[in-house]
This record gives sequence, C-alpha cells and structure tokens, in this order.
Amino acid sequence: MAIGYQQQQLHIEQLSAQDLLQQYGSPCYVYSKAQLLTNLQAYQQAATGLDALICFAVKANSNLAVLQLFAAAGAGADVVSVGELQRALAAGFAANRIVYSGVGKTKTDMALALKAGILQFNVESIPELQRLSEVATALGLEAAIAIRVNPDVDAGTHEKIATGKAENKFGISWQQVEQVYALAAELPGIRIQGVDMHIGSQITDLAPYQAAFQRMLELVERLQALGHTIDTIDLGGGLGILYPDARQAVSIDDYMALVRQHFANKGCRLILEPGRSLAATAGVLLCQVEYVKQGPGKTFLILDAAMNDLLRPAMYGAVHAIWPVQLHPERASQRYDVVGPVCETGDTFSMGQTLPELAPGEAVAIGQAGAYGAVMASCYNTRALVPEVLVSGQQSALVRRRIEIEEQLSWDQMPDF
Ligand SMILES: Cc1ncc(COP(=O)(O)O)c(C=O)c1O
Ligand SMILES: N[C@@H](CCCC[NH3+])C(=O)O
Repeated sequence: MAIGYQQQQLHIEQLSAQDLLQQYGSPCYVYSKAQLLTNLQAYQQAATGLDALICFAVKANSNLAVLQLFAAAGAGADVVSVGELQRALAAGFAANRIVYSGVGKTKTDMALALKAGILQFNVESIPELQRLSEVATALGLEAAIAIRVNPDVDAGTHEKIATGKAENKFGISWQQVEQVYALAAELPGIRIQGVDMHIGSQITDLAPYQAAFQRMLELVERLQALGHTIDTIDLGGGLGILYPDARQAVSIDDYMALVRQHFANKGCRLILEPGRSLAATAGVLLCQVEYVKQGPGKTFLILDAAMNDLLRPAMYGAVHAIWPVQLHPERASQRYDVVGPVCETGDTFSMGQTLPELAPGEAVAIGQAGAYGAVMASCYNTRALVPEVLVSGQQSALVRRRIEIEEQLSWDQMPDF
C-alpha cells in the first residue's frame, strides 16, 4: 500500500533530517529500513501459501545496503546487467534466487550469469536464445530459461515505461511464441522452465494485469499441451505507487489477490519482480534551499538538488511530494517554481507549488524517491553523485555511492564466478 505525504513527513521528523544533512551533506538520499521491510513483508504476507519468490527489481535501487536488507529478508533479485548481478551477489542474494531480464544481454553477461548459476534467464528474442545456447554449450553448462512474452496489453502508464504493447521492443510477440518454444526445445544448452511477462511500470489499475494474466494462463496451458515443461511463471513487476498526481493506486494486497486468483493451484512456482512498490515510498531526497529568486510574476525556490540527482520530473514530467523538513504553520504561504541549479529549464521539480515561505539554508524533502532516484542519477554539469544513507532507528549506515563503486565493489571482492 502506498504511503502518502503525512507519513513521509513523519518519517523525516523521526529521522532528524537536519542532523543527517549536517552529517552527510546536502543533498542526500535517505532510505528507511523499516519502510523497505514493511513493503517487502506486504508482498510476502500476501503470498502466504503460494509457491512465490519475490525478486526485487534491482534497477529500482541498487544501493548495496538496500540489497543486503532485502536479501537477508528472503527476497530474490531481478537483474538486467552484470553490474546488477554483481551487486546482487555481493549483497548476499543466492544465485538460485536471481533472474536475469533485458533485451540486450551480451556474451559476457550470459557467461557470468551461467557460471554464477542463476535461477532463470528471461529471453527476449530468437538471436538472444541462439546466443545463450552457444555460450552455455561452450561452457558445458545449461541455461534455465523462460521466454518473455509480449502479451500486447496496454498498461495505461507513461509511454516511456510501457513495455507490453506489440510495438515495444520487449518480449516475443504473441504470434511467435510457440515457434520460439519449439526452437528452444531443440537448442543444446537450453532448458525450458517457464514463461515470463512484464507489461510496464507505475501501473495503477488492475485491468491490464487481469488481461495479461488471462493470456499467460492460456499460453501456459497451450505450451504444456505441446509437451513443454512449464513449471515457473514469472509475472514481472510494475505495480504503481501513489505519487501526488496519481488518481489511484492498487494496493499490494489487491494485486496479490489477483495473482492468487489466477495462478494458485496451477502447480507452478511464481516469480514476481516488483521494484518501485518495494522501494519508492521508503526514500526521500533531502536537500536545502540555495536561493529564493524573485522573477517577473513568479518566485523561484532554487534548491541544491537537481535533475541529475532525481531525473524523474525532467524525464517523465513526474510529480513528487515536496515539503519543508521543519513545519512552519506560523509563516505565510508562497507559490514557488521549485527548481534545481542545472543549466536547463527542464531542471524543475514542481511549478506553482504552495509551500510556507522558505529561506536559504532551510531543508526540503522530496518524497517517493527510493525507487528510480539514485540509480538514475548522473554527473551532468559535473556535479558529484550524492550520498545515500540507510537509516534504522538510532543507527544510520552511510553508504556513499562512490565508495560502493570504487571500494566495496572492487574486483578482488567480487564473488568468484
Ligand atoms: C523486466 C522488468 N521487471 C521488473 C521491473 C520492475 O518494475 P517496477 O519497478 O515498476 O515494479 C521492470 C521495470 O519496469 C522490468 O523491466
Ligand atoms: N525509470 C522509470 C521506471 C522504469 C522501469 C524500468 N523497466 C521511472 O522512473 O518511473
């Protein structure tokens, strides 16, 4: 279930945002251990009695501390690159709880994942299937695969993150599926174990899932009738959260009830790949006001955070909650265009946002930033990547991205492939 503005505000007060900014600098990402676990437990509890593995989509937040938390709490991982695979292994995910998705797997990606012994490759094209067969055969290994099917369903989400329509680059088209399974059954080094789908992200309605699940059920029956072993059904991720501009969101419970309704008693293991719904509500981007600038007819609140730190508003026109860390009920309110310092007009977090009057140096929180925040950050304008802090009660573990990359993830510490 998504959490709203009030709860996010409460979190920040509990976490003493001012202290964090003083200790770690501004801006910084702050993740709540408690909220991450609450979100995971919502899936795990709703899956009680199902043979289901919740594989966190690492692309949503690949911070090592976050991954360690999810691994220790019993999740699996969905990865889309060798970098994500290495982080997942380094964080403690067992290889046999890792699935590998993505349309562009290289030979190196495949070889590393095969040697690590991952649970499943989600294969997205015939050339990929042929390449995987070659790589596995050369290594004397077998690749367990599911074919990612494109069910041609409109997920009703932003066009840049819809993946389940026929015109999208993802998956095998509905018409080609049986032919591709027939090929897979013939290829050496390939072992068919399941089917896979993922129709898009930030889905706020159950109807697209319902349509896609129905198609998957029919497909599984057809494939089984053709003699293929299908014992795993990977339903992807995509469940949306309640951003301030979302008209609705679907709760994890309602989503899982739909999963149960369609797939319980089918004798198949289920894999789910949620990303955003596990991490988004557990993170904020803390920052400070740098300047208050009067323009003709409007006031700009210039923050020290920018589009390079949190790209979603600039890239998708996404709306995130913005609020001052200290509440100021005594102050007059003001309408601001909330912007960052980067030299692009698109570096805007919010237009005409009503906030209490704020002054330079005062702290501001940007909510719903635990997913697709730090992972999409860049060094544009040659700005440094910002720290990420995982906070639990009194203890906070600083996890600086730079340290992770340069030290914690150095090659000699990599798991032995
Ligand atoms: C294959 C795959 N699985 C899972 C996810 C996670 O999606 P979300 O973060 O919307 O749950 C994505 C991203 O959309 C994806 O591409
Ligand atoms: N980056 C997107 C989600 C993409 C999902 C990846 N398949 C976002 O911030 O909403």
